[in-house]
Amino acid sequence: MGQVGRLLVIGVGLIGGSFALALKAAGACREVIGVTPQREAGEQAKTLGVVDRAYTHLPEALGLLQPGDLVFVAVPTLAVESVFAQLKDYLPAGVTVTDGASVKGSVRSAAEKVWGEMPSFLVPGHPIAGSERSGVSAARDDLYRDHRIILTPAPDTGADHLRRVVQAWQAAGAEVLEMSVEEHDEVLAATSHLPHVIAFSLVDTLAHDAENENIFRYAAGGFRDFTRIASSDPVMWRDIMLANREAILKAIDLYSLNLSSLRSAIASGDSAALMGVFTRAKAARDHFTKMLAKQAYSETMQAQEVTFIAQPGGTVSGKLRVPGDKSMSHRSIMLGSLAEGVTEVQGFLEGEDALATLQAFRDMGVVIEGPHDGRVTIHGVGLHGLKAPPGPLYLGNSGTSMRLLAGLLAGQGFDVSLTGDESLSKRPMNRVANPLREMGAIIETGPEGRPPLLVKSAGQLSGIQYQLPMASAQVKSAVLLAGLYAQGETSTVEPAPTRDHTERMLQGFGYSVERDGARATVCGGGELKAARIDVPADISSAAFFMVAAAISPGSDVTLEHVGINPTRDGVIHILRAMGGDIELQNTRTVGGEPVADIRVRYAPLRGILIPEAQVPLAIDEFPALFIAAACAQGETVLTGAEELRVKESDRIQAMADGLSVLGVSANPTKDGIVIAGTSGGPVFTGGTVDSLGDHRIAMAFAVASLRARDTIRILHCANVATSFPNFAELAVGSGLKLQQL
Ligand SMILES: O=C(O)C1=C[C@@H](OP(=O)(O)O)[C@@H](O)[C@H](O)C1
Ligand SMILES: C=C(OP(=O)(O)O)C(=O)O
Repeated sequence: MGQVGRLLVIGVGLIGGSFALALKAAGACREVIGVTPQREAGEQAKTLGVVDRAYTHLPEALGLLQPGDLVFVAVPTLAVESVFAQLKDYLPAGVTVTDGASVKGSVRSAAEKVWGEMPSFLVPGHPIAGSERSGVSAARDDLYRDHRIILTPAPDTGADHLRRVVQAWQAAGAEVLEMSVEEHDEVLAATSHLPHVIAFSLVDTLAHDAENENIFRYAAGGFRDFTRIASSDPVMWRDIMLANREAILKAIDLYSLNLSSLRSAIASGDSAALMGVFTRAKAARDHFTKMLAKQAYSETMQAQEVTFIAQPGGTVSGKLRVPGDKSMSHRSIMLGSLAEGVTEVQGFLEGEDALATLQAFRDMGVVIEGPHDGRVTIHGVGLHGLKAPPGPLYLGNSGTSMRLLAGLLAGQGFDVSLTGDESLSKRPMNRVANPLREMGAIIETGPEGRPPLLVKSAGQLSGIQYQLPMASAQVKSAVLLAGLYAQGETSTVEPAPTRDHTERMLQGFGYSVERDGARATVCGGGELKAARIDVPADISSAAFFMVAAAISPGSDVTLEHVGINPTRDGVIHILRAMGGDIELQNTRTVGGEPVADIRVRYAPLRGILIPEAQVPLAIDEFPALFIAAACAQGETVLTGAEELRVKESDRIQAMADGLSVLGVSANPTKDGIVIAGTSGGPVFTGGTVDSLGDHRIAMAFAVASLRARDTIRILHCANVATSFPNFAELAVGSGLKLQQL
């Protein structure tokens, strides 16, 4: 059934003609009538099949319309008023009118001038689509497909009229948005009108140059890409400039200011300022391109929905290098940004979480080059050099980013808000907000201490002695980072050892950290000096392949250059206690962190009671360890691990649910789990498990396939890119039968 009866298009060019073709192609209207002042243009539109009938005289065409029909005014912006004047006298009742003009303020003024108010049948609109080509011969039925249409209805716009216009655009394949006239005109001034001003002016400038022939002869792709829109219709663009004057002037003024500061940077040879503009622009443009493609920061996260299909069986073998340590990658960006001088990082994890931290510091004015193959160059701004970001800092899925930043930002002289994705928005933040408030920070949270966080400028912080109620490196780090800005000493005392990368890296940047058993102390008012950071491979990522080799007979895998910091090596101790065959080779110290190649060969496993002291040292490795437990003879019991319930998912419940689906008896307890293992043969049935968007749950169940009887499908795996973007590739390369859909 058609969305509209007849469609009357006034002005049969690219915009009007494409709308007509799209509705015809969708079978969404009964007939198209075109009105154009030149008879030949009307004839051409008929010949091209764009209209069924063509008129030169608007009142005559209007006389054919009935209630339920639609008029599309597609004339240059400044001609809209004269069209409205004719509609006033000849438009039959019940007919809907919309338009495609690029400026909405002038359409509203024209309507008010003609009718004295916005008539209820008028639904102003603007398709955000076009081409530098113009005229009916350029019209295409897919011009609007997957493009956005902005409608700016008035409070009195009739609901039926609005619905008719929305449905017509949807039939053309477009996505319909609504906004106010003012907002529309400002957004378009910045994103469309200003670029056209610049393109027209640049080409005009060059064309007047005496050497222009040569210039155009040698102008290659860049010039062509950048100036394509200077071939657009001059009349249309003249009209837009006149109709949206105020908003365009504002956009030109802001741009002129930035262009002249770029000029000064070039004139004075200010390389840092140039790198600042170029790296920020590149990051923004790349991010924007990915946003349009509905991707996030990293290339691997191509689709919103990723499903892993893991075929049963196989062994793993070979030498593998998993990506850089996530905890150290975050901290390298943070401390490098706050240091004096240029910090070079290698081995940086190019995963979503670490990239979110990187982007946050770019947003706060830090010039960061890369990452290129794990290399990042950070032009430190000093402890007091961060600038207020232009908007909220979006930290995606990353708890570490949000909690450490809360501490680091608590002592800045500006307000900043921290937001995250659906999972991060459910995670507890009072564990950092409370101690920081004790230091004098002003932090607002969402309901029940959840994100978003608003960290306000609070003046001078004071040092505290903080006894951590839970073993958390994120809480410890947040307090110590705030301590850099606090008066006097700030100490943390932890109930059990947790990862100490913050303490080690601060020392690596020349900042004194006193460590005495469970206590770590910093004194405010010092200085960080740029450093070289070599980030080893992440033991939390290596853990999936360690477990893979440990459970599949015949496996022999070596994980190269893995960080084995004693606050992170719980997975080695636990697997060994279960009977795992693990050899540390080539143990060495790199940049203050112990590193080794870890060789794991298959050996039968047995269930154990996991020592509670190991829990914080293996906190992220439990999803993988639960798979090992399911493949071990006897029962494995975990206690003292309630922290697992507040990670990217409730990891105890998520794993218990998935294990049960796969036929393993797994009983969750308040602070742990009891898993009944099976030795020998297939352990897991096939089935579909939900990773709940938690990267470590997804990877753990992929590893389980090595001992499965049937195919395992794992849902919602896109977040694997947060910590291990090339997991599937390495998994397949080493022997898993994994497919990503
Ligand atoms: O400080 C860090 O880099 C991290 C600390 C741990 O979190 P908690 O501090 O919440 O235990 C860990 O789970 C997380 O993946 C990274
Ligand atoms: C808990 C994790 O990370 P975060 O807290 O940074 O989201 C993790 O990587 O397992």
